[in-house]
Amino acid sequence: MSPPFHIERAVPAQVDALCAIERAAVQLFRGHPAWPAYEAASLPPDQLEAAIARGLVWVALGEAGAPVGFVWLDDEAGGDAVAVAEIDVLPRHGRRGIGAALLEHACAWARAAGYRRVDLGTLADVPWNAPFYARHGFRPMDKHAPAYAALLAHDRAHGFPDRLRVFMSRPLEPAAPGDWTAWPAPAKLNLFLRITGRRPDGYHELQTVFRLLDWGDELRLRVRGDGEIRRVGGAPGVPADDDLAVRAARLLREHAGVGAGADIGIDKRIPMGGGLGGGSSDAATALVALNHLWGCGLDEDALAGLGRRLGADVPVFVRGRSAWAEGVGERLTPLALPRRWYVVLDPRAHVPTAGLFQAPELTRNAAPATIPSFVSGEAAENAFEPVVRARYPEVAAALDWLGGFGRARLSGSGGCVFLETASRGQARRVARQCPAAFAAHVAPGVDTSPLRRALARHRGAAGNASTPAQR
Ligand SMILES: C[C@](O)(CO)[C@H](O)COP(=O)(O)OP(=O)(O)OC[C@H]1O[C@@H](n2ccc(N)nc2=O)[C@H](O)[C@@H]1O
Ligand SMILES: Nc1ncnc2c1ncn2[C@@H]1O[C@H](COP(=O)(O)OP(=O)(O)OP(=O)(O)O)[C@@H](O)[C@H]1O
Repeated sequence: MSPPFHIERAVPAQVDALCAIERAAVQLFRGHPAWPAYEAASLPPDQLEAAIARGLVWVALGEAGAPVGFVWLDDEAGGDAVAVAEIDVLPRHGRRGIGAALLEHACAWARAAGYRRVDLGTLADVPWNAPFYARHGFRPMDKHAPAYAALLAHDRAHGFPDRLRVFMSRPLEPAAPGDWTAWPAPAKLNLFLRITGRRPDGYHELQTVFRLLDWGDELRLRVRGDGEIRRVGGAPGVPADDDLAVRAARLLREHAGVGAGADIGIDKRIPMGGGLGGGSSDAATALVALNHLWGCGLDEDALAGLGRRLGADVPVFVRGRSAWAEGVGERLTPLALPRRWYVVLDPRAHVPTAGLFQAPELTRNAAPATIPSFVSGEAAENAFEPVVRARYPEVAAALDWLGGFGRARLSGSGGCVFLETASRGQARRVARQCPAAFAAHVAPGVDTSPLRRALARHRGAAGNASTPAQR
């Protein structure tokens, strides 16, 4: 008999429900020495929402479809380890295996994502804490090792009984051939975009700054022995043969003369036709990940060259660094950009890129900008913005609304628009006020793509993370 619950990825709308589950679950600690510390500190909803947006939270839904428990993974430690930041089940749904199923689900994902260890901090004397984790393969670590000093000091400062604290870790086997693996496909923003000319082949010479985000789609990949490339779930409305991830896999297979195939699933989060490069990023992730899984041995230049054949935006995702770009977008100079957060607004307008490049009113002979002129803020426009503004009233409305909080910009050829902020808090405050006509996403910019980190993990070259993260 199947259990009367199922587990899926949490969505931002569930934040309040998950915070309420934590408040209910913590009641079980009344009378325990840890109770005052637990009572005083509730879950930070903003951090939980950020983790949900990055796909690091799973929820157990009961028979009525309402959340009854959740698990939250934290990848802050970096390297080859991920940590359980929180796992809670509503007390009235306790003792039905929901916590165990959530824990196994999270560990299975961590293994598929290339992590080699799951860490956590818990209480030694509570039956549903350390003994529960011990039954699920977690072993106590030496808590007096220097790596844990900061966490124990944090416990002490917050009145938490550090003598009862135990840090535990569960090793994960690397994914075996034929197992599902999970790979990120991040979105990009164009922080500015200038068109400086048109080439004989119809493509345009442009200058842009690609800023990668720590947010995007997730590809699930599994090697097949029979040479077939099959899509199992993907972008809605996109036929499998047109899917850029499928096309990337086929191109690599032909180019490298591979006999193996792959099953490809895409967990789509990046709005399609939004100027965030979703299809291009899916293609790049398929190239980079299958090059590893199939053992093709192509280097970054070769993969970027293959990517260019699929689309102008693919190379930056293959190389996986925020960059200044020229040519058709493939001549890339990595840029270290300041730490910033972005509110990305999706006006739900599908803006076809090719049509915009054909627009007669597009400025396509701008004087070239320089990296210093971008850094100084002098070069900050997007050549598509006036064209899209005039043709798509819903994008104009999004620019106007977001413009009330600062300098709102169009990404790529749109329709998504964005605002840069100095902190997650500022970005969240704007996103919370977003009118129902638009969908708002909040994400940090990153210099290095999460895909590069994933590749290092899958290769076993991510290095050891030293401490378990803790909320
Ligand atoms: C607008 C941007 O997203 C900015 O990053 C890119 O320039 C577009 O990149 P992309 O979607 O990967 O573009 P592709 O799939 O290669 O091309 C889509 C269409 O846009 C036009 N195109 C694209 C890139 C470019 N530098 N000049 C062009 O004229 C081409 O006519 C093509 O028919
Ligand atoms: N895996 C995929 N994900 C999304 N779109 C795909 C995918 N494969 C093919 N497509 C096609 O590509 C079109 C453009 O999608 P995409 O999300 O890449 O656009 P975009 O973000 O505007 O891209 P860009 O920023 O490069 O202009 C979609 O409408 C769809 O028909």
